[in-house]
Parts: sequence; C-alpha cells; structure tokens
Amino acid sequence: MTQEQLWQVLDPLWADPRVLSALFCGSAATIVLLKWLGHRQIQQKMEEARRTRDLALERMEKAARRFKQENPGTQTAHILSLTMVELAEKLKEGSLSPESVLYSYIGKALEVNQEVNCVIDFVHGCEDQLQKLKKQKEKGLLYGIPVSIKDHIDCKGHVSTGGLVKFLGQVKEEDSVIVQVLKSQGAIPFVKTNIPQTMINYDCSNLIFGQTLNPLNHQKTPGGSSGGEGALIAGGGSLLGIGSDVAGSIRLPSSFCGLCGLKPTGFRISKLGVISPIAGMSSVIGMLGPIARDVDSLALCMKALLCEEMFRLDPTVPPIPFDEEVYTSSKPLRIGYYEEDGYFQPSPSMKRAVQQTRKLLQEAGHTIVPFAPPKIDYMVDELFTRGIFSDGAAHLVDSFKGDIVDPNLKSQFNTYRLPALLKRILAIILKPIYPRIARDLSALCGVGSAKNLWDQHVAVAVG
Ligand SMILES: CCCCCCCCCCCCCCCCCCCCCC(=O)NCCS(=O)(=O)O
Repeated sequence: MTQEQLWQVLDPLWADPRVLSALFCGSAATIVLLKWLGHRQIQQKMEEARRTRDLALERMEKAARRFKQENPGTQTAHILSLTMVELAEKLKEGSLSPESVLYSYIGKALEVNQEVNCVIDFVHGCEDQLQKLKKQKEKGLLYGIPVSIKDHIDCKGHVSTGGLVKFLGQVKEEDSVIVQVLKSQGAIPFVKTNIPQTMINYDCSNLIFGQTLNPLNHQKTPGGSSGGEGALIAGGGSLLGIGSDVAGSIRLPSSFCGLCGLKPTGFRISKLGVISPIAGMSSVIGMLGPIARDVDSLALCMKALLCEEMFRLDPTVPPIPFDEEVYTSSKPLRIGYYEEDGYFQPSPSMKRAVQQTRKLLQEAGHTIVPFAPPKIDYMVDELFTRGIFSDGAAHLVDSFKGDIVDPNLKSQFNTYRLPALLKRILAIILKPIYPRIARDLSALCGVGSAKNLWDQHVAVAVG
C-alpha cells in the first residue's frame, strides 16, 4: 500500500471527532495507568525493604533474648553505663566478655529504636565477627566494641539505600574499607542507621523507613544526615557510630543530640565502598567520621582507623597515623576562635558554649585569638553552595527518577529542579528584597561549564 492509499483510508477517520476524543481519552488513560503502575512498583519496593528491615529487627530481638536466657547474670546496666574508653579497657583485660557487651547493646538498640525509629538493619555478620575475635590472639584498639554504621556505608550482605528506591535490592558483596578496618581493630559493626532521603538534608526522614526522632525531645529532629546515628547514640543504644559529613551531617546531629562528632580533614579516611547520589561532586570534600558520647571516644576511634590496614586497603589515603604526641601534649597552644562567622546566626546556647570553651582553654594556659573568617559570603555562596551544586543539582534531581520525593524534601527538591534560566530570573527579582535567597538561587544554577568547574576547583584550593 502506498502512502497515498494509506491516507485515503485514514483521512475520514481523522476527521471524525469521536475518533479524536477516543484517541485523546485512551492516551490520557494509558498515561494515568502507567503512572499508577510505576507508583505501585515503587511502593512495592519500599514495602519489601521494610519487610527486610522488620525481619532483621526480629532476628536481633531473638539473638538478644537467647543471650539473656543463657546468661541471666549479665550486668547489662553496668555495661551500658561505661564510657567507651572504660569499656575498651575492661574488654582488653578480660573482665568483660565481648558477648556480654554486644548483646547488651543489641538489646538497648532495639529499645531505643522502638522509641525513635533509628535502626534500619541488623548486621547479622556481627555474630561471626564475635566468634572470629574470640579466636584471635591480638586484640585491636577497638576489641569487642559494638559500632553502629550509617546507612550508606557498605556492609557485606546488606543494602546501602541512601533512602532512595534506586539503591534498593543492591546487596553489597564486600564491606567498605572503613568497615574492614573497624573489624581488623576488633570492633563489631552491629546495626545500620537511618538517614534522610539522598543525605543532602539536615532532617532524618525518608519514605522507606520513615522519620527518626530526637530521643531528647520527640517533637524535634535528631538532625541529619547522620541522624539515625545521633538518635541511637544519644538514646544509649550505641557508643560509637560512623557517620559522614560534607556540609554538617556529622556536626549537626551531634549538636542536636548532645554528642561529640568529628568531621576529619578531607581524604583522611577511605570512602571506598560508600554510596552517594552526588558521588562525582568534588568541590566540597565529604568525609566519614565518628560520633560518640565524649571526645576520648572520638580520639580512640581515629587512632584505630588511621592504621596500616587502612593505608594498605586504600593507598589514596595519606599514610599518616594519629599523632598521639600532639593529642596528649600539654604544651600551650595558640588557638583561633570566633563567636559568629558573619553568615549564620548562632543560637544563644552555641555562643555560650564557645565562650565557656574559650574560658576553659585560657585557664588551661592556651592563647586564644579571636578572628573573623575571611570573605565569608564568597566562601559560603560561591565555593560551598555553588560547589555542592556545581552541576546545577542535576545528579541530585536525577537520583529521584523512579522514586517519590519525601514531603520533608519537597520544597528543596522543587527549587533544585527549576530550570536554570528561571532560577536566574528569580534571583534577579528577589535580589533587592531577599539578597541571600537570590544568591542561593544563583548558586543552585551551578558553574555552567567544565572550564568554570576547573576554575572553581582552583578557587577552593587557593581560597
Ligand atoms: C520559587 C522560589 C523559591 C525560592 C526559595 C529559595 C530557597 C533557596 C534554598 C537554597 C538552598 C540551598 C542551601 C544549600 C543546602 C545544602 C544542604 C546540604 C546538606 C548536606 C548535608 C551533608 O553533609 N550530607 C552528607 C552527605 S555525604 O557526605 O554523606 O555524602
């Protein structure tokens, strides 16, 4: 049949309004059906992930119950009251067994989880790690210490979700380097903890596992993105957690939950085996780091991590061990500080904490020098915000494909996905009334070209 003949057959049909409206309704119905099917598929994947989580929690509960029945004399309350350094000493000298510590913390983590919804998985390999430790002659620096791990850090046999559907079902075949190093030092990774969807957020909620609450006040968030860690440790269900931080994700939950946290210097700890929806972003350096109840725990953790095993497993990590001499030295230091950075308004309690710290350091004989962070607007807007979103938030927006946006992220997400031209126009309109929002919107447009990205990297390096 020639094209002409085909048109002769079709033409009268096209002209018929009933055919046109049937075609229109059919297409609309197909679109709605496809959307509904897609939505249902996403919901099913999320339900499956929740079922897996519930099974893991049941397994955890069974393990804790069995240990309690077999060891009724375990002094759980005493174990849970010890600081990490005290616990490490008792485990090393053998006055406490790693089993009694692990199962005490498993039981407590379950309790805290019921209250604040912070645990998303039970690292079942922890029981094998326990058996392995008992056979080892050498006791590492973290011998027998249970450690909680943020969702996105790979643990063999488990999924790192990022709070996103696209990562569900991807069971990791290997432990991340940090988990391998923790284990080599005798630590026992035992649970994985909740995060906000994508982790580019300061709350702690995702549609797969829900909202985590702050154990100090259930009306409040524990902060994010390492919010599950903050909530679990503050509730007493863990004494050491590994979080990550590119823009406050260790520091904020630590602050909101009354804990200590450390974002180490860039590249100090291996990030091999850690997922991220913005993995290629390198203008602002994210790092893994510890969260704990006190500074000594952070120091012990860093001492343990900065070891030969880490340098061997990831040769890109500078082989510089923890400097014990500097840490324990009482030599007077010259320390810079500021009460306000000139950009973010500190809360009165934060200001008070800085003032109290300054006083204590002065009393200890150190010289305290106030300073103002230089070029703060440029640093925050151009290097930090435009750095994190140097691709115009394209990767972040992409990571939501085949997913549903958590309501807590919706306004953030809607701003990210505005076309660059619209962001620019809005920035111009808003500049006279809301100059900061205008600068944020402009920064969210990204750098525009590879050349500009290189320039930004140079600007970050030279300040
Ligand atoms: C219609 C016009 C509406 C105008 C509204 C404009 C609002 C402008 C908002 C701009 C927001 C930009 C602020 C930047 C927010 C950055 C948030 C970054 C959170 C990162 C947390 C973190 O450290 N995550 C860790 C990630 S990793 O290291 O583990 O990968």
